[in-house]
Amino acid sequence: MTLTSNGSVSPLVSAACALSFVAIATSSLRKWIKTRKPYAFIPGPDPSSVAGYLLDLHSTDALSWHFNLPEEYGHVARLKGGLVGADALYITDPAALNSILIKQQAWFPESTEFAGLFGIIHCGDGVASVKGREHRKQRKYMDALFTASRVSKLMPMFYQVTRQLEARLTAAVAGKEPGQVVDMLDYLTRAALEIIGTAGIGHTFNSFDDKSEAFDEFHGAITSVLPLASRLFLTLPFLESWRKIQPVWLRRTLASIATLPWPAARRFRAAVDAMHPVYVKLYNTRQKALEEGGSAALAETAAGGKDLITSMIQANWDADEADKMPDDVVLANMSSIVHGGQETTSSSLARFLTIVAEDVDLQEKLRSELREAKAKKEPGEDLDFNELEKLPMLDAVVREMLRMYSPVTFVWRQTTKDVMVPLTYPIRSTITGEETKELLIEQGTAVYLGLSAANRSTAIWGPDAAEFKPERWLNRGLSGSKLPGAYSGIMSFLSGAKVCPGKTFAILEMKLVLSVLLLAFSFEPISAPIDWRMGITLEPRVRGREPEGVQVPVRVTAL
Ligand code: HEM
Repeated sequence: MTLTSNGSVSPLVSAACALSFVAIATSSLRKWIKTRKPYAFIPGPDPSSVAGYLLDLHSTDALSWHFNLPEEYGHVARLKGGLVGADALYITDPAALNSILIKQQAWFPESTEFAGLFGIIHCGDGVASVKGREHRKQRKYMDALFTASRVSKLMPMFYQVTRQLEARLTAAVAGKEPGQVVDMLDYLTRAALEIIGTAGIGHTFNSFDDKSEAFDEFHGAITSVLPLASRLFLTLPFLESWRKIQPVWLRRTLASIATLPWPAARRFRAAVDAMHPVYVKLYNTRQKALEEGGSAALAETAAGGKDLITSMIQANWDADEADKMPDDVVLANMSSIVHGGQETTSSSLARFLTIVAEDVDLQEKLRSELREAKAKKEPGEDLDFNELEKLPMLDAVVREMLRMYSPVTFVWRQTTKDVMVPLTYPIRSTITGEETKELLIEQGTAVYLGLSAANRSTAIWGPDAAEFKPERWLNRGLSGSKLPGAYSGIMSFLSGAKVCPGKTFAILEMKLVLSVLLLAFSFEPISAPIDWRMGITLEPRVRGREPEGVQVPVRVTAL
């Protein structure tokens, strides 16, 4: 180094050093930005805050933000991480979805965030929280429960509960003016819980008994747990590590301290604690029956042992030692089934009633179709599985409703290695203007798959994609879209390894409940609009009456 006579560094050298430092720092910063922002060339919305896209993605008002992404930015959009976060991708491109969910699904597991959340809600490692080989093993048990032939055998239980619903609703409107306002979400939540209770886990929650404390407690817990979880989304990154803390007493003590100042977190814990003992009690009854009387003894349990979870417990009991699921895994899967089968279906049914309430012609068309089908049966005889399946108008309306109003807005995946995915719609680089037909998704990228947004993409479904038009299914047939969704290309049930196992159950349940309600009642809308806001699933509230909580009031008249 050149020193001046008094021993200090020459100004020339100082300037050169400073320049080199700036050059190195700039080049490192560029490199850092490039590695942290590998998707800078992809169009995407500017986040509403320096915290990046997370608040926009999860906001309760975010539905239109989601629908707008493919329309404005394309079928792969860059979600900017803000000052400190990494960028993520929002994907609605058919070829990319096919690759992520099916062809290369091994590299796109469920996000650790959601795996952790569902692990906590279900108190263990059920299908919603495990990956890879363990997931495949558990899905083998679960998929065997939900075949069309097995689900069709549950119909008598579905009808029994639906008749209870009809009787309760009749009592609520009997002797009163036509067009009584009834919160249909409450009735349908009770019905969905009772259906999944009896047919799913062989248990009645006494859902139509106003005085049942057991129902109140369980119903309160299951309907509040996801809305509460939505409010805790900032804790999501820590939940997977949190739930693995051992011993359990330490975790529980830490949880009581950590949630003390936070009412939403305390209520979330209380909801989980209220549901778990119900599953444990049911599981123990089945295990005891098996230990004392073998498989035959299960027929003596509630629902004659025909419910889904009793079949799962029996299959697990009969399985080879290496294939058996531990008790806590079966328990977590009991919870997954009840959870999966409850809110999604009841809110879809409530949404359906608001649609037919707004459209008298559609309501009449559906009713005539049902009357015609019933006229071919003996008096008092119910429509069977195939007859319900084959009603074209009812089928078209259910499909269109699930396309337009997916209860699950998006799912969240994380790449475990660098993966190249093909694209149906090329990305035009915001930097060079060039088009690219494939995309390298880097290891560790958060990838959001926009189910609702893909279902409404005008490029995929046509210019009328955002309109509710059941006729599109009558005209086009059931061949579906370019999308890989498991229900005629509709993404609402997802597809691939994590496809909703309850799809056939849900569709049958919806068609059956609607067929009974439409023949017994007519529906009209209330005057105020109902807003469906984002949570982990959707939350309906009457505009201007938001503090009253979630509800779907509809005017009901007995026919
Ligand atoms: C309209 C009704 C329904 C819709 C739209 C729906 C949608 C979905 C979606 C999108 C997933 C994937 C979630 C993810 O990967 O993060 C899923 C998973 C699941 N659903 Fe459904 N679902 C419905 C009804 C049901 C019913 C009735 C049941 C059970 C009886 C059920 C049980 C499950 C279970 C257990 C999973 C977890 C599967 C796994 O992680 O491998 N769902 N559902």
